[in-house]
Amino acid sequence: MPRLAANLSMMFHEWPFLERFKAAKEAGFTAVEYLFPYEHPAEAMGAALQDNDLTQALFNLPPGDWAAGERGLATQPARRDEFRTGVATALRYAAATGVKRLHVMSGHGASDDKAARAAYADALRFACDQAGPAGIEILIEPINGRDMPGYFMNDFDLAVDLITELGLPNLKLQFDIYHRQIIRGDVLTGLKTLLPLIAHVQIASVPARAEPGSGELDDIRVLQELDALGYTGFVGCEYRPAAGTLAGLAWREKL
Ligand SMILES: O=C(O)C(=O)[C@H](O)CO
Ligand SMILES: [Mg+2]
Repeated sequence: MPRLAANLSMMFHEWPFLERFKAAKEAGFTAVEYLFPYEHPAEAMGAALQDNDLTQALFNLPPGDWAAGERGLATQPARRDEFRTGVATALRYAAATGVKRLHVMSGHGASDDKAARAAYADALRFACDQAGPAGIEILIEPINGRDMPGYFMNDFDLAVDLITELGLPNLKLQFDIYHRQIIRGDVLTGLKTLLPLIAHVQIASVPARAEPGSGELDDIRVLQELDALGYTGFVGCEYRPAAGTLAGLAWREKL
């Protein structure tokens, strides 16, 4: 049985953000993830976890101006200082929450833009160097171009090339099954061959990004195969419930 983490940015929207922790615990989750904690004091995020005996599986570095459409700063040479400040901020929240995985969103950029790639590599080196002493892994996630047009990290080969090229012990892959199916398919082979690089998995149905098992893939079988491969990390439930969070949780019983 995979260690499921409720994604509080997508699930439990029936509750205000800080109340989603208790709701997730009462619904049987032992871990949570979300996009960003930064609207709340770090201490409040730590307390929400402790009060509900929950583990923080993952969150993202500050992405720049999300409301204005920014999706990370790492590929932007002119934003290097801001990116680095964001690393320090994320590590402060990591200390308060005990999280051991931080996702660095790449930001936008064409895949053949050499300056963007160099800035991204530099940003990842810096983040890994800063996070390493705290035992924290830095993750990169291929995201499909339909959901995020113009996003730089949009391909699994690109992610593997970067991880291999940089050779940093704490630079890992965030394998989102939803994105994998859209970008490339071949999900089971992807999980098997990339397993040594994978530090976090996420799941949602394709194409609706709703409950696992409700789309074109046999998500239950995929998660069973992931178990059989020996994956011991978290699986983030990064989906939008089709008709209410609690009403849609029955898929977990098939695992
Ligand atoms: O979009 C996703 O799949 C993610 O996991 C990112 O963290 C946020 O966009
Ligand atoms: Mg994801």
